[in-house]
Amino acid sequence: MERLFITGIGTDVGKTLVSAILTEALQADYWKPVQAGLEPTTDAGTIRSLVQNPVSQFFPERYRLLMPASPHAAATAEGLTIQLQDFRLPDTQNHLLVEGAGGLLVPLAPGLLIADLIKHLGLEVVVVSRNYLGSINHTLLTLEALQARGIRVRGLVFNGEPNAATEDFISQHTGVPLMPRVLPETEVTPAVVSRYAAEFRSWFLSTQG
Ligand SMILES: Nc1ncnc2c1ncn2[C@@H]1O[C@H](COP(=O)(O)OP(=O)(O)OP(=O)(O)O)[C@@H](O)[C@H]1O
Ligand SMILES: C[C@H](N)[C@H](N)CCCCCC(=O)O
Ligand SMILES: [Mg+2]
Repeated sequence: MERLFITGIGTDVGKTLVSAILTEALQADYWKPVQAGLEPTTDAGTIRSLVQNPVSQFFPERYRLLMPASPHAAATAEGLTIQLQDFRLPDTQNHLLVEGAGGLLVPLAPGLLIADLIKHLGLEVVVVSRNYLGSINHTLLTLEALQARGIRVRGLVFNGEPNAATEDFISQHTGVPLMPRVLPETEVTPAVVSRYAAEFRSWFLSTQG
């Protein structure tokens, strides 16, 4: 069974799009433990609208915070303090995808980071990297921080405009397993997600231990 935490090199890098693709590829269940920002929709709402298989279950967020901000600030605005003990993996026998908020070192509370939540849940990660000037540094920092914490990387996904010089350097420097890449799409639709899902399904089949 794949039990994966989807993190990224920052916010808005495509974690939700990649989560939708992986959810469809594996007919997996999906959980977003901390949702900061509820309008116009939540990440779970987006995934529901993009996934077509009849198997995937969507577990309720542990925290649904109104403010589209860092979770520690969004929680404080509501008089809440997020704690590690608040989180338990949903009870399922299916593949499970857990989506973070922003990048790896985003704070949930004073002294508590997304990386701590990943360790607490005991999951491997998928890292989403979006190509922009500066993304090499952000990607290498993320991979180093994961390695320092002993968190295993199941795969790295490059999202957006391809950049061979960037992708080749990151791949050669780190040796991280590369998942299929996601191109810039004019519209993100269920059909687009379904097309990528087929590619990712083959990738999982070819890398199963
Ligand atoms: N390859 C792509 N083609 C077209 N649009 C994309 C692509 N990747 C991401 N987007 C769009 O960019 C926006 C941000 O992506 P997404 O919501 O997946 O980011 P995120 O990393 O999940 O952010 P958050 O930290 O808020 O969870 C969305 O509107 C999404 O549809
Ligand atoms: C609101 C946003 N879309 C995400 N849910 C949270 C992003 C937190 C980023 C914090 C930071 O790295 O400065
Ligand atoms: Mg998201």
